[in-house]
Amino acid sequence: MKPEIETNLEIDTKMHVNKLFTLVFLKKNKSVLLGLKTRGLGKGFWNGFGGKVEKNETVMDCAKRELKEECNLEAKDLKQIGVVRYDLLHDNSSDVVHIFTCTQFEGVEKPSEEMNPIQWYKFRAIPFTQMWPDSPHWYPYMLDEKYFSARITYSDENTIKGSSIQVYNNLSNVLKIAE
Ligand SMILES: Nc1[nH]c(=O)nc2c1ncn2[C@H]1C[C@H](O)[C@@H](COP(=O)(O)OP(=O)(O)OP(=O)(O)O)O1
Repeated sequence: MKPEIETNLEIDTKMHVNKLFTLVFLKKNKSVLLGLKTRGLGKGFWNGFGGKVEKNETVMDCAKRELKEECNLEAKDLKQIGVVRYDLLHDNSSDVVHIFTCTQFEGVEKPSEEMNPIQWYKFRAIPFTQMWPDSPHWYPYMLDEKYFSARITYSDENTIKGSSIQVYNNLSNVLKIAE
Protein backbone atom coordinates (compact mmCIF):
# COMPACT_ATOMS: atom_id res chain seq x y z
CA MET A 1 0.00 0.00 0.00
CA LYS A 2 1.33 3.40 -0.96
CA PRO A 3 1.95 5.52 2.13
CA GLU A 4 0.05 8.78 2.56
CA ILE A 5 2.49 11.61 3.15
CA GLU A 6 1.20 14.49 5.23
CA THR A 7 4.22 16.81 4.96
CA ASN A 8 7.60 16.13 3.49
CA LEU A 9 10.65 16.68 5.61
CA GLU A 10 13.58 17.93 3.59
CA ILE A 11 16.15 17.17 6.20
CA ASP A 12 16.97 13.57 6.86
CA THR A 13 19.19 13.68 9.87
CA LYS A 14 20.91 10.49 10.89
CA MET A 15 20.62 11.16 14.56
CA HIS A 16 21.33 8.52 17.07
CA VAL A 17 18.23 7.08 18.81
CA ASN A 18 18.72 8.03 22.39
CA LYS A 19 15.65 6.83 24.29
CA LEU A 20 12.98 4.26 23.63
CA PHE A 21 9.51 4.79 25.13
CA THR A 22 6.00 3.34 25.01
CA LEU A 23 2.58 5.00 25.13
CA VAL A 24 -0.73 3.15 25.63
CA PHE A 25 -4.20 4.46 24.76
CA LEU A 26 -7.19 2.69 26.30
CA LYS A 27 -10.42 3.11 24.37
CA LYS A 28 -14.08 2.74 25.38
CA ASN A 29 -17.25 4.10 23.70
CA LYS A 30 -15.34 6.49 21.40
CA SER A 31 -13.43 7.86 24.41
CA VAL A 32 -9.77 7.53 25.34
CA LEU A 33 -8.26 7.47 28.83
CA LEU A 34 -5.61 10.16 29.42
CA GLY A 35 -3.64 11.19 32.48
CA LEU A 36 -2.15 14.52 33.49
CA LYS A 37 1.60 14.03 33.90
CA THR A 38 2.78 15.32 37.25
CA ARG A 39 6.56 15.10 36.77
CA GLY A 40 9.51 14.72 34.38
CA LEU A 41 9.25 14.73 30.59
CA GLY A 42 5.90 16.19 29.51
CA LYS A 43 4.97 17.48 32.99
CA GLY A 44 1.64 19.38 32.87
CA PHE A 45 0.51 17.68 29.63
CA TRP A 46 -2.31 15.15 29.17
CA ASN A 47 -1.06 11.97 27.55
CA GLY A 48 -1.52 8.21 27.33
CA PHE A 49 0.31 5.94 29.78
CA GLY A 50 3.89 4.88 29.21
CA GLY A 51 7.55 5.34 29.90
CA LYS A 52 11.07 4.21 29.14
CA VAL A 53 11.72 0.68 27.93
CA GLU A 54 14.03 -0.99 30.43
CA LYS A 55 16.98 -3.26 29.68
CA ASN A 56 15.92 -6.84 28.81
CA GLU A 57 12.27 -5.78 28.41
CA THR A 58 10.25 -5.90 25.17
CA VAL A 59 8.26 -2.84 24.13
CA MET A 60 5.08 -4.90 24.72
CA ASP A 61 6.17 -5.80 28.28
CA CYS A 62 7.03 -2.16 28.95
CA ALA A 63 3.64 -1.01 27.64
CA LYS A 64 1.83 -3.44 30.00
CA ARG A 65 4.01 -2.59 32.99
CA GLU A 66 3.73 1.19 32.61
CA LEU A 67 -0.06 0.98 32.14
CA LYS A 68 -0.42 -0.96 35.38
CA GLU A 69 1.97 1.36 37.25
CA GLU A 70 0.36 4.56 36.04
CA CYS A 71 -3.40 3.82 36.11
CA ASN A 72 -3.73 0.40 37.77
CA LEU A 73 -5.27 -1.33 34.74
CA GLU A 74 -4.22 -4.59 33.15
CA ALA A 75 -4.23 -4.63 29.34
CA LYS A 76 -5.78 -7.71 27.72
CA ASP A 77 -5.57 -6.91 23.99
CA LEU A 78 -2.69 -4.49 23.49
CA LYS A 79 -2.21 -3.68 19.82
CA GLN A 80 0.94 -2.06 18.51
CA ILE A 81 -0.36 0.55 16.10
CA GLY A 82 2.36 3.08 15.43
CA VAL A 83 5.76 4.57 16.03
CA VAL A 84 6.61 8.23 16.52
CA ARG A 85 10.20 9.27 16.06
CA TYR A 86 11.25 12.63 17.48
CA ASP A 87 14.36 14.24 16.03
CA LEU A 88 15.45 16.77 18.63
CA LEU A 89 17.78 19.19 16.84
CA HIS A 90 18.51 21.16 20.02
CA ASP A 91 19.74 17.95 21.66
CA ASN A 92 21.24 16.28 18.57
CA SER A 93 19.37 13.10 19.46
CA SER A 94 16.22 11.18 18.59
CA ASP A 95 13.60 9.57 20.81
CA VAL A 96 11.33 6.77 19.61
CA VAL A 97 7.89 6.15 21.11
CA HIS A 98 5.99 2.92 20.34
CA ILE A 99 2.23 3.55 20.35
CA PHE A 100 -0.31 0.93 21.49
CA THR A 101 -4.09 0.86 21.68
CA CYS A 102 -6.22 -1.39 23.87
CA THR A 103 -9.96 -2.00 24.21
CA GLN A 104 -10.00 -4.91 26.70
CA PHE A 105 -8.64 -4.25 30.16
CA GLU A 106 -9.21 -5.35 33.74
CA GLY A 107 -9.07 -3.67 37.12
CA VAL A 108 -10.25 -0.45 38.68
CA GLU A 109 -8.71 2.65 37.15
CA LYS A 110 -6.78 4.74 39.64
CA PRO A 111 -4.55 7.81 39.33
CA SER A 112 -0.91 7.38 40.33
CA GLU A 113 1.93 9.57 41.54
CA GLU A 114 2.98 10.15 37.91
CA MET A 115 -0.47 10.53 36.27
CA ASN A 116 -3.03 12.45 38.27
CA PRO A 117 -5.88 13.01 37.56
CA ILE A 118 -6.88 10.50 34.90
CA GLN A 119 -9.92 11.10 32.73
CA TRP A 120 -11.88 9.65 29.78
CA TYR A 121 -12.05 12.10 26.87
CA LYS A 122 -14.37 11.77 23.89
CA PHE A 123 -12.39 11.46 20.63
CA ARG A 124 -13.92 14.77 19.51
CA ALA A 125 -12.88 16.57 22.74
CA ILE A 126 -9.20 15.73 23.22
CA PRO A 127 -7.52 18.58 25.18
CA PHE A 128 -4.86 19.34 22.52
CA THR A 129 -4.08 22.78 23.97
CA GLN A 130 -2.77 21.06 27.13
CA MET A 131 -0.74 18.41 25.32
CA TRP A 132 2.56 18.01 23.51
CA PRO A 133 2.49 20.20 20.35
CA ASP A 134 3.00 17.10 18.19
CA SER A 135 -0.14 15.31 19.48
CA PRO A 136 -2.59 16.74 16.89
CA HIS A 137 -0.30 15.52 14.09
CA TRP A 138 -0.65 11.82 14.85
CA TYR A 139 -3.55 11.28 17.32
CA PRO A 140 -6.13 11.13 14.48
CA TYR A 141 -4.39 8.01 13.07
CA MET A 142 -4.14 6.39 16.50
CA LEU A 143 -7.82 7.14 17.24
CA ASP A 144 -8.78 5.72 13.85
CA GLU A 145 -6.77 2.48 14.45
CA LYS A 146 -4.56 3.12 11.40
CA TYR A 147 -1.05 1.66 11.34
CA PHE A 148 1.20 4.71 11.08
CA SER A 149 4.67 6.04 11.50
CA ALA A 150 5.37 9.68 12.27
CA ARG A 151 8.58 11.62 12.22
CA ILE A 152 8.53 14.91 14.07
CA THR A 153 11.43 17.36 14.12
CA TYR A 154 11.66 19.75 17.05
CA SER A 155 14.06 22.73 16.72
CA ASP A 156 13.64 23.46 20.44
CA GLU A 157 11.54 21.96 23.23
CA ASN A 158 8.34 23.70 22.08
CA THR A 159 8.81 24.26 18.35
CA ILE A 160 8.03 21.78 15.59
CA LYS A 161 10.15 22.37 12.51
CA GLY A 162 8.58 19.67 10.36
CA SER A 163 6.61 16.46 10.36
CA SER A 164 5.88 13.53 8.12
CA ILE A 165 3.25 10.85 8.65
CA GLN A 166 2.89 7.61 6.75
CA VAL A 167 -0.04 5.19 6.96
CA TYR A 168 0.29 1.47 6.22
CA ASN A 169 -1.90 -1.60 6.11
CA ASN A 170 0.29 -3.65 8.43
CA LEU A 171 2.74 -3.25 11.28
CA SER A 172 6.00 -4.39 9.69
CA ASN A 173 6.65 -1.20 7.70
CA VAL A 174 5.72 0.93 10.68
CA LEU A 175 8.61 -0.49 12.68
CA LYS A 176 11.27 0.47 10.11
CA ILE A 177 11.32 4.06 11.36
CA ALA A 178 12.38 2.85 14.81
CA GLU A 179 15.54 1.14 13.51
N1 LIG B 1 7.04 14.66 22.24
C1 LIG B 1 6.29 13.74 22.85
N2 LIG B 1 4.95 13.63 22.58
C2 LIG B 1 4.16 12.70 23.20
O1 LIG B 1 2.95 12.66 22.92
N3 LIG B 1 4.64 11.86 24.14
C3 LIG B 1 5.93 11.93 24.42
C4 LIG B 1 6.82 12.85 23.80
N4 LIG B 1 8.09 12.64 24.32
C5 LIG B 1 7.95 11.64 25.21
N5 LIG B 1 6.66 11.21 25.28
C6 LIG B 1 6.12 10.19 26.15
C7 LIG B 1 6.85 8.88 26.10
C8 LIG B 1 6.63 8.35 27.51
O2 LIG B 1 5.41 7.62 27.55
C9 LIG B 1 6.51 9.59 28.37
C10 LIG B 1 7.77 9.96 29.12
O3 LIG B 1 8.11 8.92 29.94
P1 LIG B 1 8.93 9.13 31.30
O4 LIG B 1 10.17 9.90 31.03
O5 LIG B 1 8.01 9.68 32.31
O6 LIG B 1 9.33 7.65 31.57
P2 LIG B 1 9.26 6.81 32.92
O7 LIG B 1 7.80 6.66 33.32
O8 LIG B 1 10.03 5.57 32.63
O9 LIG B 1 10.00 7.82 33.85
P3 LIG B 1 10.36 7.82 35.40
O10 LIG B 1 9.55 6.72 36.04
O11 LIG B 1 9.95 9.21 35.81
O12 LIG B 1 11.84 7.60 35.33
O13 LIG B 1 6.21 10.66 27.48
